[in-house]
Amino acid sequence: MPSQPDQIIIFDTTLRDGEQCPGATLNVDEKLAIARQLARLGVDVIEAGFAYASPGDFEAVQRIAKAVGTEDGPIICSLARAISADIKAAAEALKPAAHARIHTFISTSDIHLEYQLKKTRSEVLAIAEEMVAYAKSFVTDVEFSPMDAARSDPGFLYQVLERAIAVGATTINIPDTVGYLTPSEFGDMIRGIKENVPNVDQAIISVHGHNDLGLAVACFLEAVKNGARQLECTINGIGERAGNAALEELVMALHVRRQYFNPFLGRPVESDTPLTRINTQEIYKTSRLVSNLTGMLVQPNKAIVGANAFAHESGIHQDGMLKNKHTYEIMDAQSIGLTSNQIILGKHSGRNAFRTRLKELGFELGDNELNKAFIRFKDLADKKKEVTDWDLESIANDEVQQVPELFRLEMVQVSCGDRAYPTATIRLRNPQGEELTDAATGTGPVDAVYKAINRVVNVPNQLIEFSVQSVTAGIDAIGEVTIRLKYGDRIFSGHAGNTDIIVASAQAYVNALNRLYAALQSASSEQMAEEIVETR
Ligand SMILES: CC(=O)SCCNC(=O)CCNC(=O)[C@H](O)C(C)(C)COP(=O)(O)OP(=O)(O)OC[C@H]1O[C@@H](n2cnc3c(N)ncnc32)[C@H](O)[C@@H]1OP(=O)(O)O
Ligand SMILES: CC(C)C(=O)C(=O)O
Repeated sequence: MPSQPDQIIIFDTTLRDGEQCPGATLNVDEKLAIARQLARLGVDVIEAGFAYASPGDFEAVQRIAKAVGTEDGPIICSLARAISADIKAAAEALKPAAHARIHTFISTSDIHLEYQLKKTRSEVLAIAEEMVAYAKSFVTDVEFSPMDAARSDPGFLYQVLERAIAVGATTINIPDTVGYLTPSEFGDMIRGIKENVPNVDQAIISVHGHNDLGLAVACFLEAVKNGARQLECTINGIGERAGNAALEELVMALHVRRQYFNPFLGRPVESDTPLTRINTQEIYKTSRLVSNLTGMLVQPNKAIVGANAFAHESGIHQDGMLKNKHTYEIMDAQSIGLTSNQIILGKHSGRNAFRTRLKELGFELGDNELNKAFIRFKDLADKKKEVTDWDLESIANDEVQQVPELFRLEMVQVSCGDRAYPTATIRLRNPQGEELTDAATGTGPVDAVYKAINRVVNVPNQLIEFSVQSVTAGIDAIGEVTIRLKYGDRIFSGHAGNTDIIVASAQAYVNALNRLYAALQSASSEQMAEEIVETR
């Protein structure tokens, strides 16, 4: 727990509310693995589950309490309805924890009272009081939540909170259970509680919220400005329905904008002391672990942990980034545990990013070569979603090596089907300008084409990779073929795109052979020279 009253307590509920998201069920070992990582991340409280809900959840809370709830570890918490059996189960499961918290809750909104609980306000008030006191008989650290607080009558809410604190609640958690409030309304609610609950200073104000309108994080930041000191959140924002406030977003907002938040926590504006105890460099690792174990994928454009969060695709941004990364980044990728930001080369990229990536790949092109390569790159980027390093190497190789078009594919024709031998006829022009025509059969049309080409370009090689990828959608999609040939310990790639994948395959092969042939021609060693095979 933060030793300073001006720090924010991070209460992680990935293993409780997070696990409530459809399909995210975790087994006990998986929960334990996540809990250990949450401890490394530095969360103050881990809500390990709902002990009464199932034997599996009871065991998970118990094992986490034992393994992670050590003297210098986080507080381990279990949820419990305002029902004695729930509270007893929570207390039992939490026994091994050095620091245990029971989190009990009951609804306070009229709609929940009337339809769900079928109880009057005075009955709920009495239950809340009785059950908080009961929880307090097991542990000193008791959290109380008035469920659906955001839609509750404020006067009744204040009354329930006052009673809960009076009988021992050390944290009062204010949930917007259905994610209904706007940020300023949430802030007003917290201020109202501070101003109208007489004994409020005896407890920490916590907030819990959902993303039904995508506002959970924004609401929490307003709550902090108005006195909330504990934030309940989940990794990757997973949770019931649209999920909870995302831990990584809250923590990084408080970290990056700490000067903005300092005065609300009673600190000097310029203070650089972190607002949370989170080790931000563990954020990315934790996100990956939770995503892998729950099977809940992280959308690429998700703030902080999405694949694109530190990736830059457009030329103007890339140019700025390369000159000074703060032109387009408000935080370092390293601060969340990534090794670096990413420059993605695509059709929006400019020369600076292109030149820089080529340099990283070991190519130093002169201005003229770079311009020619850049035109080819743009042409390719128009057809391809992402230009890979292999594509760049092949473009740069062409420019660096000035590969002449030694063999030129002039025609390819195939006949195939389930009643025919795949047969290919090809016509090439060799470096001397002679026309070479041949035909071959193969196991399939591409094999037949390659065998026919081999008959006229007699360069020994081993085909080590052949891949076809569609660049655009639909039946008329451009098929891109990438192949790699091995000769000795050297690799030569060829790449071509065409709406006819047989033609693309033939062209890619000829491109790779041209590179190989050129390399052989320029080889100085006698052995290699001997291997230059005559063309027919
Ligand atoms: C907003 C939240 O995230 S709250 C937490 C939600 N999480 C979960 O519900 C996951 C775990 N839940 C479960 O495993 C089950 O619902 C259990 C074991 C807790 C209860 O199962 P059941 O006894 O079969 O009850 P069921 O789920 O059908 O209905 C809930 C009952 O709890 C009552 N209840 C709901 N919340 C509370 C509360 N905070 N305090 C007291 N009673 C409550 C409901 O009124 C209902 O009572 P009823 O059966 O008398 O009408
Ligand atoms: C139990 C409470 C805090 C809850 O999960 C909610 O209201 O969303």
